[in-house]
Amino acid sequence: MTHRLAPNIELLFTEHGDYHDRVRAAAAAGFTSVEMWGPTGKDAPAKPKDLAALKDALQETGVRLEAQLAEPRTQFMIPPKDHSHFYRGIEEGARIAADLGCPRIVVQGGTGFGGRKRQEQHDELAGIYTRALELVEGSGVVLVLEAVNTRVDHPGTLLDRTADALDVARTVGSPQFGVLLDVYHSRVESEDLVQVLAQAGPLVRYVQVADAPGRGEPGTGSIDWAATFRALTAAGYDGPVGLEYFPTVPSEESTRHLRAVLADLGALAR
Ligand SMILES: O=C(O)C(=O)CO
Repeated sequence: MTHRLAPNIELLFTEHGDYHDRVRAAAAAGFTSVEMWGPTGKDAPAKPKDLAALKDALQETGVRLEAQLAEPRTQFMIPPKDHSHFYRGIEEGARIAADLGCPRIVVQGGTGFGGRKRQEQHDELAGIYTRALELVEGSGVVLVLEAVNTRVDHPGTLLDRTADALDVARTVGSPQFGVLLDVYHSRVESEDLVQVLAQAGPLVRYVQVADAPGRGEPGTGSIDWAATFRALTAAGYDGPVGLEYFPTVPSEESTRHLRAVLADLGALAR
């Protein structure tokens, strides 16, 4: 089983000013995939993008955009209980994704609907995503739900464990809806990756990596990357892997450790 690594162009290749130049730099460094945050940059920390120039760079290099973030990314708060802003954003995001050839939009759970049982909050989220799927039907886009850690990066977030995202995804129960397993967030929440993957099965439709602690490139923290990729392989995951970390060295150099680990495992796709 092999994996394409997809540098996140918000965080890597930022030595090049524009997003389209970052795509070209990623291609020149041997990558065939990239990922990004919000396409229009309405929602910080993503920045506005020249989407036509980005599309040209993707087409010219043959690099595939693997994932983009929903805008707004964290929206489910009470009050108000009006999610129309999210629905409009997801429709616009799906149009852009289809145009750029991007197969996945990452959604998150926000801070939930305080004061209610956790399961009820999960079910409410599942209803919102089910509606979102109706709105993007026919676009070919898959929505992937990402749990993000509440201990360090996203205090107050509702879905802080991959297991929570899996619960919501099972309730949605659509082939157009899956889970993004972010190995960094999962580690910060002390999840057992092997156990998570055993429960997840084919619901994992995308993976992102950063080391922990620190959220730097693989090799800067305490995660055992060979064991991580052996676990992903054992679970049958053969999709792309987003490099969503804050590099501590120049971009290309920051990818060397993980590329070497995958090459050793025979798991590095070109
Ligand atoms: O918001 C975050 O921290 C993310 O991991 C986005 O993918």
